[in-house]
Amino acid sequence: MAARPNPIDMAKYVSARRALDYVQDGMRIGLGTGSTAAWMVRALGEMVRQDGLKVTGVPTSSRTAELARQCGVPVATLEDAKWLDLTIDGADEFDTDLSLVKGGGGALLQEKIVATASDMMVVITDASKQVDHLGAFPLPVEVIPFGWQTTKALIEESLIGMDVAGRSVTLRLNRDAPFRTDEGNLILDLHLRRIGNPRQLSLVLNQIPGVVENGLFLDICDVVVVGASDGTVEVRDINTGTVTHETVDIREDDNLFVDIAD
Ligand SMILES: O=C(CO)[C@H](O)[C@H](O)COP(=O)(O)O
Repeated sequence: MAARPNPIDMAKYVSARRALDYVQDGMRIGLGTGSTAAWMVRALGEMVRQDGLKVTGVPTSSRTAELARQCGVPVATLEDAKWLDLTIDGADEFDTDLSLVKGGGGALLQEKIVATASDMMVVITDASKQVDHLGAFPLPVEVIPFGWQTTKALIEESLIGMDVAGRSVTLRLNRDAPFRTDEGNLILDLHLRRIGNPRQLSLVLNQIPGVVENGLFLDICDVVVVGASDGTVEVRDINTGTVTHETVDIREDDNLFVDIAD
């Protein structure tokens, strides 16, 4: 018997379902990472298994790759797929320009490579992630382990001249040990509170030796689907400049709420 999802999961689920309207047979699709993206992977798996949809998924993390396989979504590497039709992923923050902060789950590097290699990026989210200015969510920066304290000091120094409201930088931990990305790198979280000039910050950070990538996604996202717990979505399209409000048709045969394992 399908359990009724809690309101948070419902909002994630409807945004994921609506984003899958962009999927067509034969597409190569970037599969994002995180709890919202996981709903999308499960729903995509249903479309593959129940409707015979033929797609190839390119996962943005080992976690997503495992989930995709469990759900029956055929997976390939970006090396094999080369270029993608669409990427669907979550975000930690988005603003009115559809600029994003990502990397709360630590997968920002693969996420940015995959989204950039896609004709279209659709972000699935809920209204709690919407901000006037990016920066309330700590900005993740992936750095290589070699000399990371020096890299951290250089980042702190670079923040002195920046239009930001906070400047503390912390090493992300997984319990008591440093968090490791799929590439074996570390994450530094920048507690900036408000980022006045995201473009400048992104350029400055990526010039520091030891920095691999930062979590600012600028001019990458095309559409944000904002899900709500009442089953409605707001769809913002930066290319057409449109904002539409819709009710998502939840499938009668939807088994997604059975045995949810996040
Ligand atoms: O960037 C990410 C992972 O690196 C996620 O997309 C982001 O953290 C949002 O996750 P969730 O959907 O669980 O809130």
